[in-house]
Amino acid sequence: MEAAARELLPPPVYDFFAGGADDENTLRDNVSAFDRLRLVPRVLCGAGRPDLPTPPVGAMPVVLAPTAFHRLAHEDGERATARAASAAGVVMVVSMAATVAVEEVLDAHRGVDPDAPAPWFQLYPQPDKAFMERLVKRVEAAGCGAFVLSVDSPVFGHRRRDVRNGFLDLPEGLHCENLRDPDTGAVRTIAFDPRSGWDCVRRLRETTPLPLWLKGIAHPDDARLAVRHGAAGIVVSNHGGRQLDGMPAAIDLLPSIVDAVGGRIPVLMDGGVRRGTDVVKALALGATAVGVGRPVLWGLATAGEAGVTRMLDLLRAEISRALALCGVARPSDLTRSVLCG
Ligand SMILES: Cc1cc2nc3c(=O)[nH]c(=O)nc-3n(C[C@H](O)[C@H](O)[C@H](O)COP(=O)(O)O)c2cc1C
Ligand SMILES: CC(C)CC(=O)C(=O)O
Repeated sequence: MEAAARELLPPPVYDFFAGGADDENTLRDNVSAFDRLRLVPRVLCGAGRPDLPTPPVGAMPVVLAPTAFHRLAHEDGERATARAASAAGVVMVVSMAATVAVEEVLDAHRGVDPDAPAPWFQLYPQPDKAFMERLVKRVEAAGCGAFVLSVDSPVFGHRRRDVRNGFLDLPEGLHCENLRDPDTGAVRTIAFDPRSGWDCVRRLRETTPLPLWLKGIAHPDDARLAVRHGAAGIVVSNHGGRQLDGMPAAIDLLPSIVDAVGGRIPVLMDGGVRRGTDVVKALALGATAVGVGRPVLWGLATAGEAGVTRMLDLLRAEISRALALCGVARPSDLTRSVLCG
């Protein structure tokens, strides 16, 4: 799907989606680290056909990671993604930098299956606390089910492809609709705030009763702090290799964080998940579910809603087959013993 999307997208847009920070070492490692892990199946387990539902996320152990600017990939943008997520019964995490307003994304989602798990909403900490509060209330009113605070972006990563391509702003007509002022119609820019600290988490927890996840946790000490600050869960992530180049692959960060959390809250991971066997490996290392970022964009670019649906169908079939081949009945039954060494 990536190859097909690359044919269709303007090269600077493809590069924005595909690229990572600096030398892209972490970007490449996210994928290759999965290939270094090997699975050792058990036989004659009599596990039957696997059952994929995965609380607290949805119909399978996969969520759509928040990614910016879906209308760069397809005219319908986040509406198309929401329809595919709704039909598949998986959680879509709507980016703060979505190019369709959260209300319209939720309408599209409800239009397919009103009983599907509600989308979650991703936030970057903003120095303007009054604006954050207004946005939180707006997102609650739209019907999102949780917030995901991305804590890995005190400043914006340095993406050399974008610099080379002069890809700095959204093209004419596309805007971050969740940052539009309802009174004036003006759209503000997303701030990356190096002064934000744990008080931001405290404040958000006081602002909303919805579950608050923290995304971009890499250090076990931060995972413990997240638990202490009442996070509903965490997402182990290096932001798809787009922030600090030189970080370990996301899958390699996972085990020590799972150990630090000790089962107190669910741990998701994202970065480099491309196959059902990658999902099985992450779950074996203790993740409750995984996020996929770029695969959603490749699906969108190739065929809009149908492309995202196709990507999710492929993943679902691969996860189901990999679980069956490992002799496991459900995602939560996976343990480290299925991994070699
Ligand atoms: C084009 C693009 C845009 C992204 N935008 C956001 C964003 O707006 N907010 C956020 O928290 N993460 C964002 N991410 C990071 C993803 O949520 C996720 O961590 C990453 O894509 C996972 O890696 P993968 O693409 O290898 O699956 C973005 C990633 C990409 C590739
Ligand atoms: C432009 C940003 C808001 C999104 C992005 O590229 C990222 O988070 O990696």
